[in-house]
Amino acid sequence: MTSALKVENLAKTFEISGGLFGRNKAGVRAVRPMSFEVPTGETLGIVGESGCGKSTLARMLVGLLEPTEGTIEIEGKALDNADPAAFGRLIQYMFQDPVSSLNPRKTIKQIMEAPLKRLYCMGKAERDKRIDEIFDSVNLRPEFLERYPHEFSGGQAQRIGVARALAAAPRIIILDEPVSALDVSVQAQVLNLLRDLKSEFNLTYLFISHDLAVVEAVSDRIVVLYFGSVVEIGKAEEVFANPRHPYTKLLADSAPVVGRPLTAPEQKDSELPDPLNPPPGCAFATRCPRAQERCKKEEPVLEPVGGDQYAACFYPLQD
Ligand SMILES: Nc1ncnc2c1ncn2[C@@H]1O[C@H](COP(=O)(O)OP(=O)(O)OP(=O)(O)O)[C@@H](O)[C@H]1O
Repeated sequence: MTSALKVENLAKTFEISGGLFGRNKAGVRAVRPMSFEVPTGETLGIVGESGCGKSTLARMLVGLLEPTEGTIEIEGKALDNADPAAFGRLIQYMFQDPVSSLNPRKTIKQIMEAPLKRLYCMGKAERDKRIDEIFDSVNLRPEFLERYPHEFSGGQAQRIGVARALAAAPRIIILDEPVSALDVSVQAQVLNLLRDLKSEFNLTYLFISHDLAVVEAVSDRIVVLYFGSVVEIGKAEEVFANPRHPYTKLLADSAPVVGRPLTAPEQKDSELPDPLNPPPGCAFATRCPRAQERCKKEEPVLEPVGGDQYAACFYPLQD
């Protein structure tokens, strides 16, 4: 069966110029070559500290950033940054802050119509029908269409964000912190809606969040990123309960409480390495309690560590 999403050796380096006349060229390797597949209907959680490359990965997947290397395929179709509409028809991005992600000067109807005009060149009658159907699916009242974004609560605005993403009839939606700006009481409603829509429209989700408890609850599998690389991937019920990479364990130990933000506990060398001057070997070695000499010289790659779990570590934790 064709995967919903397949990335191979996908990487992004930002060139930075410094010095007199920009002569000193350096690069930030925001995403190092990574490969993974997401089967249709899966929710893949993506976690990692600030700066680990989550946004850069997401922006490449929706065609907003051109990869430095590697390929992106959706349902077997290779995507090319020269054709941005092809990305838009297949994969949509839902932003964290529902109100500020909607253009304040446009009515909800204008906001909903934009992707239908741009991506499908739909005529008015067809657009109206499509918008009515989507509004019904996300339980929004038709009279909301004539209003402006600031007239809505966070939960309603996020439903509108979901509706806008769905209007394009994508196969995949990237949900970037979709509930973290919402009150806890509204979070569950939005998560339940997303779950129902996934089965109604046979969607595939990539779910980015700092909240490990939410990611664990909604994902089928979880990818853990560190310093631009995948350091662990596995089933949601295994990754935090039975972490194999010491970094995953650090995350799991530091965020056991629902809604607690993801920050590793204070310890010696608790900073991420300098992206302009990355260390040789494993990027986590300076923070890792299990690091040996080999870790400071060689870069580990993802290896199977039992079941469906993979970790990029020479000395993975055992069961
Ligand atoms: N346009 C850019 N130019 C140079 N460096 C960049 C650029 N965008 C991101 N970076 C760097 O790339 C790395 C990854 O950044 P990215 O924003 O993808 O991380 P993130 O995990 O999404 O962080 P956050 O959770 O804070 O959004 C960081 O070191 C960041 O400083």
